[in-house]
Order: sequence, then structure tokens, then C-alpha cells
Amino acid sequence: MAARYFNVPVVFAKKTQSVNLDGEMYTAEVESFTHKNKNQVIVSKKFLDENDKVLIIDDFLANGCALQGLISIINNANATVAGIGIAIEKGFQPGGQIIRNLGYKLESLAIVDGMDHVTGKIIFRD
Ligand SMILES: O=P(O)(O)OC[C@H]1O[C@H](OP(=O)(O)OP(=O)(O)O)[C@H](O)[C@@H]1O
Repeated sequence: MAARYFNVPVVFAKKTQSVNLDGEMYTAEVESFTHKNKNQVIVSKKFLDENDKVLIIDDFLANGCALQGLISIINNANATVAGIGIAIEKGFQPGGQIIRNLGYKLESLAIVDGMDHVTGKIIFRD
């Protein structure tokens, strides 16, 4: 949707090797907060170069490891991080602050500051 809005191409970062990844690749090791494992995040070199200005889009932000991996891939390509868009940021984990402190423009559709597993109540940041 974001790419359609800006009328720009989409580049997917993949977590597993697949048939549509060939040639040289940028990789970054990313620790998954959810799965408690480490993944190689992979982007084909042919889709990223120094002329690209990249808007990173992800669904969740927790500790910021996924974003740091994606940022390192973009830096390795000598491309530019134009900004970062997140659907749900877990405000009770440090990722958002870490990434903002690094100077990146980061916007989240919603920031969740807390969840009560008994009542099911979700506390959103204003
Ligand atoms: O800020 P972080 O601590 O890195 O967490 C955010 C990452 O966690 C989720 O991926 P997950 O590892 O759960 O993999 P999946 O979405 O492919 O299941 C999500 O899609 C982000 O990429």
C-alpha cells in the first residue's frame, strides 16, 4: 500500500533462502524476539544500490533488532534510509527509542504501552 501510494518499487527482505533469490545478496543476522531464534535477513544486491532512498515498512517493532538488520543492509548498499513506518510499536520495549536515538525518522500507526492479560485491556500511547 505504501509503495502504491508513493508510486515506487517494493523490495522484500526475506528470512529464508528461496527460488526467487539469486546472485549476490546483502545479509544481516537478526534475533527474533518472538521466536527466540536468529534469522539471516536477505536482500538481493540487484534490487538495492546507492541511488535508493528506502522507506522501511514492518508490522511490529519490539527490541529493534529487525530494523537494525534492515538498516545495516541499506547502509551496506550505500543507499539511504528515508524513514521507517511501523504498524504496531510495543512502547514497553526499547526498539522505538533505540532507533529514534540513532536519528531515524520513525512513525508508528499505534504505540502500545501496556497490556493486561487478565482483563485484555490494551493501553495505547496518546
Ligand atoms: O523489533 P524486533 O524485536 O526485532 O521485533 C520486530 C520483528 O518481530 C516480528 O518478526 P518475527 O521475528 O516475529 O518473525 P515473523 O513476523 O516472520 O514471524 C516483526 O515482523 C518484526 O520484524
